[in-house]
Amino acid sequence: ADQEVCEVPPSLSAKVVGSFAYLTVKDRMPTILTKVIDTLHRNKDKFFEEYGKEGIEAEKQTIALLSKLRNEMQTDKPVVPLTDGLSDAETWNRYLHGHQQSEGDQESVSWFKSPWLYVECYMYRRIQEALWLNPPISDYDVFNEGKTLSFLESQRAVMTLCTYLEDIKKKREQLSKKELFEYFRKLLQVSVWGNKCDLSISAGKDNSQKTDAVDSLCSLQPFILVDDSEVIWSALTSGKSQGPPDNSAARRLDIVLDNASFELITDLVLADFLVCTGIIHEVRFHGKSFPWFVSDVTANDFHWTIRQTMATNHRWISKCGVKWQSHLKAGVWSYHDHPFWTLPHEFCEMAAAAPDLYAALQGSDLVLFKGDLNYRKLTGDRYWDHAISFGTALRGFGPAPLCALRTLKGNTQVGLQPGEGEKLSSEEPDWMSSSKYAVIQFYNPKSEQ
Ligand SMILES: O=P(O)(O)OC[C@H]1O[C@](O)(CO)[C@@H](O)[C@@H]1O
Ligand SMILES: [Mn+2]
Repeated sequence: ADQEVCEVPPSLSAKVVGSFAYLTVKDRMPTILTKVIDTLHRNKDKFFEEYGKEGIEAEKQTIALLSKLRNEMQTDKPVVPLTDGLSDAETWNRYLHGHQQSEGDQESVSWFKSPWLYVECYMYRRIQEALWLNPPISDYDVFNEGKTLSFLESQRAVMTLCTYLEDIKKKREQLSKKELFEYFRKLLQVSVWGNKCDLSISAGKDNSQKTDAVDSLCSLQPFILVDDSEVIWSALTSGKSQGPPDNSAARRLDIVLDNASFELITDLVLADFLVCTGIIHEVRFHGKSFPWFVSDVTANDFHWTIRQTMATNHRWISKCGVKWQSHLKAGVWSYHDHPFWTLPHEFCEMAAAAPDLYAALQGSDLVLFKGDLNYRKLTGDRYWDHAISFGTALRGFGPAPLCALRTLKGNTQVGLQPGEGEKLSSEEPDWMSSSKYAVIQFYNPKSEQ
């Protein structure tokens, strides 16, 4: 069908009192800032040990900047340009200026009136500004404690998942294509449900994986609103499989990561399954270049997690970790953190704002986008009708066949059956923000949707 011609709906914002965006800006974001300030307070001695009184002074200044930021947010002061002169500051400030123009009545960009997507991303960039303006604690990850704790509390789930992967690996030569698909389907679901473990939605409260991720799949199945697993599988296994697998048949998967700890493990397990069964030959992982949305993966988290699994004294976890480290060493796996992922842009702006990244993704056979924030950026975080197609909401973004794996934590959801969204709203008003529902949603720019 040709792309439905439609108006681009307005962006979600905290303007709508009582909306999830409003409650996020009014309650959750200040809470996250308060927790960051507390974390800095609690680590005062560490800063002193490490840096002497310079460290104490830096900690004090950082707290002052974050308290000022919290006050600006809670009293809806104008959003102000960044002053840390970092490479992306200019892009951020140009984007801010653009918003000031497009807000029409020249009202300054404000926390409660401007697009939620922008102000929430902006808050995390301002947290970094506070750190970067205060060496020697500039590279301190204020979210590290939460991510580490969440990982350590998920160890039982990590154990069962790595054991499950080992079982598959042992019998992979005997598996039929159909059996392979069944395992793929399961690990795709484990990866999407791993997205529940996110510290931003819980405003930092423990949100680690307590249950066995594989056993709970059947009970969670009904809550997957869109499941494109089959078409994803055929996109991965069709076409190039004819004839001897020469390197032109080499298939590349890109995973745009979301949260660290258990969710990252589910992504590494999925990637390892696809590589060890010969379906995929190269995996590129995309993380964040600085701490983001509380639990998102940074380079430090990525490499720490692999080292941690190698060192775990559980035979299958450590075996997985050793394998993953060897994939990295061999270049079969690689980690990337382009600055674009920590800018406020909707993904339909990527080709213009980050042409190098867009071109890199065009070389992929499948790009998996994990989590809710990525889904909000894919669809522009707008009040779309739930029944418009995913392709329409992407508004031209399509470097390669892509799939969104997200649990719903924000009021944007497209690609549902007519009436389905309204039915859910009448039964469960918070269906889009409870992270109880999920989608495995595919789009292929090369084929008519
Ligand atoms: O880690 P995820 O799945 O991107 O979730 C982050 C989500 O949590 C929230 O911060 C909840 O407010 C959303 O704004 C955001 O989309
Ligand atoms: Mn996240």
